[in-house]
Amino acid sequence: MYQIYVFMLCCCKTADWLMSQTRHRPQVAIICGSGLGMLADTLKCQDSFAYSDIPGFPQSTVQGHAGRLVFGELKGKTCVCMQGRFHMYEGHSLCKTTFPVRVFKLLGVETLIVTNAAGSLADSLQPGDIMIIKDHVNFPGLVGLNPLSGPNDDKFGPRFPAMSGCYDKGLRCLALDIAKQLGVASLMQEGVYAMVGGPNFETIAEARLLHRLGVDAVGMSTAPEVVVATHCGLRVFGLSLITNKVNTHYEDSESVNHEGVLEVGRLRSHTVQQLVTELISRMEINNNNTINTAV
Ligand SMILES: O=P(O)(O)O[C@@H]1C[C@H](O)[C@@H](CO)O1
Ligand code: HPA
Repeated sequence: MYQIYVFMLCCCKTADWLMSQTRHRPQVAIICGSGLGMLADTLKCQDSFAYSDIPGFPQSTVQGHAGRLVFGELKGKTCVCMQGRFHMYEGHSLCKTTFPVRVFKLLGVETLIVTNAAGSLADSLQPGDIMIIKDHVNFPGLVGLNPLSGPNDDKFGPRFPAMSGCYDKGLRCLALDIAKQLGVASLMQEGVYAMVGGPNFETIAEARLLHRLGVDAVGMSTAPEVVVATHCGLRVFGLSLITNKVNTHYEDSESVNHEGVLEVGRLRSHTVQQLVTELISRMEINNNNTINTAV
């Protein structure tokens, strides 16, 4: 009980501080993946805060994750954008990596958009393609590394939340429709994302295992954020930018590296930006998403 009380207090302190520093009251939150931080540049009337200045916020340590929270307007919707996320492999607890999602809930956010860089295991997904996440395999979660472990705060959500349907079907359909209109449908398809712990990329045996399990793309983030978002009732949409093919052949000498991942992010930044902007423009918001935090 005490643990729940302290955690809620931390989330409220951060949310209250942010609300005292900006007049924006976001309806949509966006988490930018590796090399995709430029999504924040589309916001108008920006208020931006370095993570190091936000009480209770963890710090970003990964290249390509600037460490800034940006509030602003986009196509008539108020948004908040994380330029840089927190990964388990940085040494953060899962509670810390997902802390911003709970803060977003307290700020009144209704929809969470998650983006990431990922390696492809599917023949149909090439570097530069964009995968709409239709489901995920949370490998750390399957062995008990879950941000919802520990006492449950019923104010956020139930002890045993369902995860089927955690990537909103309506938003997925809308995104495919938008891709057609933008003339980029050939780059886009739905697929299953798997989160591994990282920070090393996969061995060939691990890559083969993931392929056999039906995983389309693999990365090192996102699933814990989506679990926490779904737990607290946020609507979720997710995109993986495919930055590399995952090597499943011992004869193949090519290996993936983080610089290559960031480079593909730069090359596709404009398309990802267009898709997310149109999606936000066309999504409906219900604006009734607050919770009572009184303890
Ligand atoms: O934050 P994301 O999931 O986009 O970052 C991916 C996974 C690793 O952090 C990094 C590897 O290059 O990119
Ligand atoms: N594996 C895991 N994470 C990744 C990859 C990958 O091949 N590419 C980008 N993030």
